[in-house]
Amino acid sequence: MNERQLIEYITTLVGPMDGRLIQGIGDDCAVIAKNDHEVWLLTMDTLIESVHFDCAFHPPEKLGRKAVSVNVSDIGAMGGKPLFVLLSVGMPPGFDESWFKAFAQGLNDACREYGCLLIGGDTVASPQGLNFCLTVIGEAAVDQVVYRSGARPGDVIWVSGPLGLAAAGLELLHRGMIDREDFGPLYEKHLNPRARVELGERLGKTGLAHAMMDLSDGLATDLAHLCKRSGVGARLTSSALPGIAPLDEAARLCHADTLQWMIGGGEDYELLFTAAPESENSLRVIGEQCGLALASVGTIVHGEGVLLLRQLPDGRTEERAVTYGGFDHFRNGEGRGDGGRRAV
Ligand SMILES: Nc1ncnc2c1ncn2[C@@H]1O[C@H](COP(=O)(O)OP(=O)(O)O)[C@@H](O)[C@H]1O
Ligand SMILES: Cc1ncc(C[n+]2csc(CCOP(=O)(O)OP(=O)(O)O)c2C)c(N)n1
Ligand SMILES: [Mg+2]
Repeated sequence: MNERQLIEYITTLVGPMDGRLIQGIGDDCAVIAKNDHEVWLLTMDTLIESVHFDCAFHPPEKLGRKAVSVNVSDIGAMGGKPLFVLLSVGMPPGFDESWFKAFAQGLNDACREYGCLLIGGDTVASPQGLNFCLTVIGEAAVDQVVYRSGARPGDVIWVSGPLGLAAAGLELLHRGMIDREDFGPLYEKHLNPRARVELGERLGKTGLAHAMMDLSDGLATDLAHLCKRSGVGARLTSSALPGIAPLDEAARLCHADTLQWMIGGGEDYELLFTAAPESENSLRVIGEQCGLALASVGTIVHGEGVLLLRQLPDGRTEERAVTYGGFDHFRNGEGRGDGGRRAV
């Protein structure tokens, strides 16, 4: 079973819906009615040593921040506002106290910056490495919530920022290429990504986004999820995918492929959303107000699956299916985190 099949299996066991549950398994957050006009948003994500982080190059303060960012990102992806955090900590016996204090400081600082509060958790020994699991509770007006299921044929596909940086940063750090100033944004995207919560909330409030999710497993996989839930297909234009200049140089040094990092690397934590073509100008203004350069990367079409269109040097257009070509914890039964190093 791969990650998706495992989640699909567990979904088949779930009993009849509770009347208050608006959205269960299958979106970035569960959505529960709070009252007639507001909802609670609930999400959980885990960081496991050697799968999600490597202590050899991950400073604890940045890891604490990342633990919060990857979680509040899912609240932003529903158009909501994060409020409360629960934290489970698993530490090996004899752990380094100063490491833990720095981690906790980073975590708490990030909570404050995103406007949320640590309200509880659990603390246990872990014989094999560190692990951290957060639950975040957020809120939204009921009509502000943006689901993965709202994409319509003709919609433009948008991303909130450059792609592939985290995968590049991770590869460079793994290879010990750690001291190039121009690669700073790449290292930082892996070590300390920033969640686009403000943008998500604005998109929810304005109603401009028809469907939305965050990019954790790479565009090829996450767009496939969004398409499946919306009953549509997608066409991506390779040349429209936003990057930054140092990516190509990093790819050359790592013998990697920039395009592969962009669509399959994962952990970008940018927002992926779809909107009507007429919304372009309003979206660009909102992006600027949030300090983000939004990029339109393709269109939603009738059908299913994700196609990547690439202009070849001889002028022909290559069409490649990239559906679910991103990160999967259990692809081929591997059960290990090797995202970004696999050909789609
Ligand atoms: N072990 C599990 N039990 C129940 N639901 C799960 C489990 N793992 C994941 N899910 C649900 O499946 C959906 C997809 O999960 P995931 O791919 O981790 O989403 P995300 O990228 O937003 O974190 C989410 O709705 C999540 O809550
Ligand atoms: C040491 C290390 N190896 C590999 C990776 C790459 N990696 C690990 S998990 C992941 C995908 C995102 O994590 P996941 O737990 O699937 O988040 P979710 O989709 O549930 O939000 C990636 C790209 C990493 N971050 N650190
Ligand atoms: Mg998850």
